[in-house]
Amino acid sequence: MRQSRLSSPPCFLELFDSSDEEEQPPYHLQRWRQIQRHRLIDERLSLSPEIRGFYARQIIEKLNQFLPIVKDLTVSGYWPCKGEPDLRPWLKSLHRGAGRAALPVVVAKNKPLDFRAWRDGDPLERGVWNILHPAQGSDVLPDVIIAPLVGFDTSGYRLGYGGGYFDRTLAALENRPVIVGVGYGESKLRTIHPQAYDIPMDVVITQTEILTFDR
Ligand SMILES: Nc1nc2c(c(=O)[nH]1)N(C=O)[C@@H](CNc1ccc(C(=O)N[C@@H](CCC(=O)O)C(=O)O)cc1)CN2
Ligand SMILES: Nc1ncnc2c1ncn2[C@@H]1O[C@H](COP(=O)(O)OP(=O)(O)OP(=O)(O)O)[C@@H](O)[C@H]1O
Repeated sequence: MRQSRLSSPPCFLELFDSSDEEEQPPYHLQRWRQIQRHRLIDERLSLSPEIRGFYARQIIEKLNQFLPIVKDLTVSGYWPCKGEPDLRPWLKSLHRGAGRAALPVVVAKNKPLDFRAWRDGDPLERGVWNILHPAQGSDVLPDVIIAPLVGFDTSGYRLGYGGGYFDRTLAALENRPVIVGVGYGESKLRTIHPQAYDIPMDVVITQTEILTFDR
């Protein structure tokens, strides 16, 4: 009998980069998350700009309620894209309470984010997906990270744009900042089927509710 009939079929797995093999969720879950992302982004983009603006103002009211700005508090926000609630008016107001605003910067694909101090009027440049971030300025370590949500679940897990940037960033930080997820109530899911690398949030704020999760 020829050897080839007894041996296992060839396995080419070693040809793939397995450096973060453990971090990869099963393929069907990746597909499910992508379908949810597309659905949730399409849904929020179908809301009129007026409704989104109204929701953003309600979210800002809740942020002020939950997070009174104390002196020297550094808060990372985001430059809105794809229909995310626009919290820039709130971010701009932080320094009035002697707080500081920062914005996330994708420095390299699949690497943790940097956070750069930002004040209204600072020069900006375009990064990944043309999202604006401060062109220069010092890197800071936020006390609070406002994480924009594509989706969230009832245990406080976040669905973002699929780059894994926030999870990588939090995994690399020694002192964990407070994570406040922000999005529309319509993006609530029963579960995002969290994986070992998904880091849950402390709070989720939508136009209708403030959900806190005890860790
Ligand atoms: N306004 C805003 N700024 C932000 C974020 C955010 O969520 N919102 N981020 C929060 O993290 C970072 C950018 N996040 C990104 C996440 C994924 C991809 C991306 O290229 N996604 C791939 C799909 C990946 C996959 O499914 O495998 C793509 O669309 O092709 C780009 C940026 C930093 N800045
Ligand atoms: N700590 C980590 N180390 C290495 N890879 C990670 C880590 N966290 C997440 N990833 C990888 O990132 C990929 C995308 O993760 P996930 O689907 O949770 O993205 P997301 O939270 O929606 O994206 P984002 O934070 O960029 O908005 C995962 O398939 C996983 O392989």
